[in-house]
Amino acid sequence: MKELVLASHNPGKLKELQAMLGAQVKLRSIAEFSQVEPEETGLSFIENAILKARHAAEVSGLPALADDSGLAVDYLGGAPGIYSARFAADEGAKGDAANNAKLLRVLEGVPEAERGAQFVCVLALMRHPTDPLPLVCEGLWQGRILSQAQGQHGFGYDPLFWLEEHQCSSAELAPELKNQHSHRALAMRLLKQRLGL
Ligand SMILES: O=P(O)(O)OP(=O)(O)OP(=O)(O)OC[C@H]1O[C@@H](n2cnc3c(O)ncnc32)[C@H](O)[C@@H]1O
Ligand SMILES: [Mg+2]
Repeated sequence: MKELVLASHNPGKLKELQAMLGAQVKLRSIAEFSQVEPEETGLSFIENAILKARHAAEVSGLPALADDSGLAVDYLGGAPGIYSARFAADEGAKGDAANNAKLLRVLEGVPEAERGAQFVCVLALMRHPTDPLPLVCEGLWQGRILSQAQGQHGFGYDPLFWLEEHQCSSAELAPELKNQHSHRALAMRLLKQRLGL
């Protein structure tokens, strides 16, 4: 499997996943094949990852990799979770800035000790659209939600995700280090093992 289509319209994911895979597997963007984003109607990261991978395999004719990920905040009972990309949608806003602003607002005044959170990543690989046994691997990354944004690297909620072990936010962490330690890195490590890469 030298070429995979990545079932994602998020350029941050493409960059990170390609760096983790190295030169042996080339990730092609789904944008080459379709601009249609399948609705993420699943009730779990796993269901949404499979749904995106299946759609990408269908439209591209290639084996497809999907990444469904998000942020689970303890104080919010695991929200926004699978709805992380749509967190501010109820306020008519979308995008990273709006999502981050909402997160800061709903956690305003919550003490440090209660601001624990996990990044979650599920990778699903489907060899063809009707693959009855998708390869599914997951990764978690433990952190805490800051009271203000810090750092310029990464994407999404990275500027608000404090890493105790690195003493910086995940947007301040060098990209090479994020790609070794993140939720996505852990899921990819498992997937590479399963593929014998
Ligand atoms: O569905 P695709 O097209 O892949 O792109 P997306 O950005 O919509 O991706 P998801 O549906 O998986 O939603 C993931 C959400 O979690 C955020 N997220 C995931 N991984 C992250 C990371 O490594 N750092 C910061 N935020 C992350 C991301 O910004 C989104 O808001
Ligand atoms: Mg999405």
